[in-house]
Amino acid sequence: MVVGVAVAVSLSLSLSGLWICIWWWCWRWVLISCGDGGGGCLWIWYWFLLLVLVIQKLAAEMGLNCITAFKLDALKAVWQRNDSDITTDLCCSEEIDGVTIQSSDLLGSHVEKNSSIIMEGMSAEKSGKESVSNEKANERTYVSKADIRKNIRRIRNGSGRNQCNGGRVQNSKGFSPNSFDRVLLDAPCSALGLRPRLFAGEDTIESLRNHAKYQRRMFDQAVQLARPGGIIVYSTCTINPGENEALVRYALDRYTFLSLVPQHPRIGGPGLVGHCEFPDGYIEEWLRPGEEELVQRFDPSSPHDTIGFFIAKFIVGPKDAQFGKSCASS
Ligand SMILES: C[S@@+](CC[C@H](N)C(=O)[O-])C[C@H]1O[C@@H](n2cnc3c(N)ncnc32)[C@H](O)[C@@H]1O
Repeated sequence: MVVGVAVAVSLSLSLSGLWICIWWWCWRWVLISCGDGGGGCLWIWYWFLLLVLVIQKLAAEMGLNCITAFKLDALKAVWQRNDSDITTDLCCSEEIDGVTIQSSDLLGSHVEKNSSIIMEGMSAEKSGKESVSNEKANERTYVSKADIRKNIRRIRNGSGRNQCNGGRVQNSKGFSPNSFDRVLLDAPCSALGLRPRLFAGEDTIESLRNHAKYQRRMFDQAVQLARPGGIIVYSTCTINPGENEALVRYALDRYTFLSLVPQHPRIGGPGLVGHCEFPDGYIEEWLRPGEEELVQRFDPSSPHDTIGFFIAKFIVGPKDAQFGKSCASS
């Protein structure tokens, strides 16, 4: 009886060749491990299958059968509402809970509009400046190797895929302030933690500082998108404190309603406390004592054998009236 039910369930799941293969090997293992008196094992398999079905049903009920991806510039992720926008782009005006915005691939929409893939590779570093127009794009004569690599990748991979829209990713004008419970800003960065470093030696102090500039602007957007009580996770794959600890300092000093919260699991080391004074007099402030254990810094030379990266997790407290004003003016 039990075997009959389990086989029926497994057959209903065997919709593709892959499933058939997996189930064949599972059943083979069950038969081998149970021998002839292995009723207990079959019960375990039966409950396991039931659990899978229950989880699938729950996920379907909650609409969690896929992740919805949107393409947008992370520097303009907050929808600036004006009257003409009210009837357009419903996805912007909806409250969207539990969705993660990743900064990756968000540039795609601009790529298509400007029909200039190469220009987009520059946009992050050109933070603060408007997107370059078609005319300016045509005037550009110098094309860097990084631009060419990016162009080839985009041609090869297409503009982005996801499961629910038949391979298409929706464009978005941005999202209303306070519309997310959680925001992950896995920011573009100098990537100094990556190894092997195939394109090493191209960074200067100035270029490192430029990374920090657009990261702060992206973080400003993340703060606006996260609702009070929500969570913002900021991460990079660089060991440059200017893009890590200094970003945390900026965040905590500028947005007094943000606090660092402990992370689980905790594998990385503590963050850097103090500051760094550069030869040109610029002072970069890092963490204050007590904050270092609340972030995770992964050192590529540590025994954990990881790349270098950094994670900070913030909880968003009640946003004060002052924040609303500064958002409107920025
Ligand atoms: C650290 S990677 C994110 C990796 C991604 N989380 C993943 O796991 O695949 C940063 C990404 O941000 C993208 N990016 C750079 N500038 C951006 C911008 N202004 N808006 C949106 N995405 C941007 C880069 O193309 C890059 O793919």
